[in-house]
Amino acid sequence: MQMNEIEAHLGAHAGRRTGPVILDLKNISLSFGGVRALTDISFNVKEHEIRAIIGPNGAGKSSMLNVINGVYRPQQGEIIYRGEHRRNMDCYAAAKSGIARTFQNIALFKGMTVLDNIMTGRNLKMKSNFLMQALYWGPARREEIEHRIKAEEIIDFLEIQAIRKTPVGRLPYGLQKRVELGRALAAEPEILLLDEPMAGMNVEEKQDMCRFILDVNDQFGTTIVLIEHDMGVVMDISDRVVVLDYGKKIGDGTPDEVRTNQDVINAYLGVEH
Ligand SMILES: Nc1ncnc2c1ncn2[C@@H]1O[C@H](COP(=O)(O)OP(=O)(O)OP(=O)(O)O)[C@@H](O)[C@H]1O
Repeated sequence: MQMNEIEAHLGAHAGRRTGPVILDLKNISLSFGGVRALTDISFNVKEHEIRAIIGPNGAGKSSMLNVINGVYRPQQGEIIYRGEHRRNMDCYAAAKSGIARTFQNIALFKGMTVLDNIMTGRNLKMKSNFLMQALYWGPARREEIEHRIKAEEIIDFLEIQAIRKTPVGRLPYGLQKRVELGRALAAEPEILLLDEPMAGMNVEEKQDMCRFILDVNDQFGTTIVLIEHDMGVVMDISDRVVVLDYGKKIGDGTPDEVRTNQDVINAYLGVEH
């Protein structure tokens, strides 16, 4: 993909509006024994927004995503999702309520094909029971066909038709990351959490991934929360950015506001606290 194509996507993207707050995190604190991973963090995410979480290594970014999708339970704070206070949220409940995620290290079934990996993202949507599925009988058969159609739509959207039958383990890293995005999209999430979607990619792969993230946001209306270390990417595609450092929030605003925030500049330059 050429740079002017990315710019065209960004231009189209800049025209759209974000909605009301869909996810509100208030005064979140999380510790592991004596390690304070997050201290009194508050920020919100608006519907249809691309919201980035940035910060130096160990700042608490992944912990924050894990709090949002119910992997970690914060000792303090409140999470309000679609106007409802969430208590005792676990991963399954978060996924059921429309929160999907990808991981820092690819978590796919390497021996399975691209299509089958994407189908695993449909699991929560499947209604027929195990016996019906095993017998491939009646409603289970119809359901399976519907899910396959959806998976094929995602494959077309991500332009990976040519590798749909290839075992994931044989694919280059950049394509595996794209398949992982496909599996998360298969759940038709309302909020998509992306943990370093461009880590380890070359320039061209990053440009493709940027385009897909913008297209997911534009075409499906999906709200996106992403952790990313590539500042160029973050500043280009995000509506707002929250900055963490040593588990504390040190900045929050538009890319331009964050770029000129002295605390953020200090954190990135390694200035002593
Ligand atoms: N499961 C855990 N058990 C103990 N400590 C943890 C755990 N998860 C995270 N931490 C600690 O919490 C702090 C924040 O870690 P976290 O992985 O959230 O940071 P990060 O900003 O995502 O870092 P990176 O950019 O390196 O991935 C670190 O000090 C880390 O060692």
